Amino acid sequence: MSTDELISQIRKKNSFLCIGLDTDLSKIPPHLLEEADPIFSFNKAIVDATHHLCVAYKPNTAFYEACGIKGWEALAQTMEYINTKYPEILTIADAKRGDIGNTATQYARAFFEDLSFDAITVAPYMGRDSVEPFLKFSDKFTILLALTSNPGAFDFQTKRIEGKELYKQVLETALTYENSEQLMFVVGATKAEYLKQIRAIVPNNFLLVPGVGAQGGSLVEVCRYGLTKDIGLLINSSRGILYASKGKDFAAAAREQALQLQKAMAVEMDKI
Ligand SMILES: O=c1ccn([C@@H]2O[C@H](COP(=O)(O)O)[C@@H](O)[C@H]2O)c(=O)[nH]1
Repeated sequence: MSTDELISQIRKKNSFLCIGLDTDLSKIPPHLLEEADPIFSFNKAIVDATHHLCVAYKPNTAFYEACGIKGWEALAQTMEYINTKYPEILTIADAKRGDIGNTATQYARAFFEDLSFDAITVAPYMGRDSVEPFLKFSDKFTILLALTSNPGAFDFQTKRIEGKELYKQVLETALTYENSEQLMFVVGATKAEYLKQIRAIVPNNFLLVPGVGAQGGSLVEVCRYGLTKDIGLLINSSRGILYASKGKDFAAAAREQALQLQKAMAVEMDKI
């Protein structure tokens, strides 16, 4: 998917919502545990109930890896389902990979070729040669962690090195990588007060923003400096949508939560 296609989907749906498929067997409705593949059954119901309200799905691979081979199979089946039934929707592997170039190439093949994701999250810590193998896939997006939503973000990311915060150095240096137009950056919704400075460095790249809902970030605060004339934002919610109900009405409850976020996004888009 190209950036223009993503923007056109956002305008069509009046939504820049990304739904996180963090499917946790201990949180899904108990009746689904009787199904042959409870993870896929849950994901399919969520996707069918919400696809018209969002432009991206983001399975966090940890939830699938934790279930071993069955988890990987459910992830592959989920990807095939979304790509076949809703090919216009961006798929993001929240895998936070990063390794020497030779190994990064295999990660890129695993997620872009084998599982057919459109995008992957990558940790920038190992530098250029660990990121460029992902960027070689010029029709895919590489989403670098810049300023994350968790409290531990302050351990390193906001520390100054030679007078400049590490997250700013990540943004500036990443723009020098080959195919940097295929980069997006993760910025936590809980760090909305940093967005003005972040936008000064990366005025055009899309930002993937997790942390609204369960982590307490504010959609309106994120939009204040995060939204650009070409939108430039994907705001993620996972638990707040997936686990709105643990009953048989879970998909309808998820749709309602997604609808509330989509409506709030439409209001923000009207302000641009
Ligand atoms: O800085 C980051 C980077 C990634 N995440 C991931 O996003 C979702 C958020 O889930 P919620 O349930 O909406 O809190 C989850 O997969 C995280 O691992 C993040 O939260 N912050």
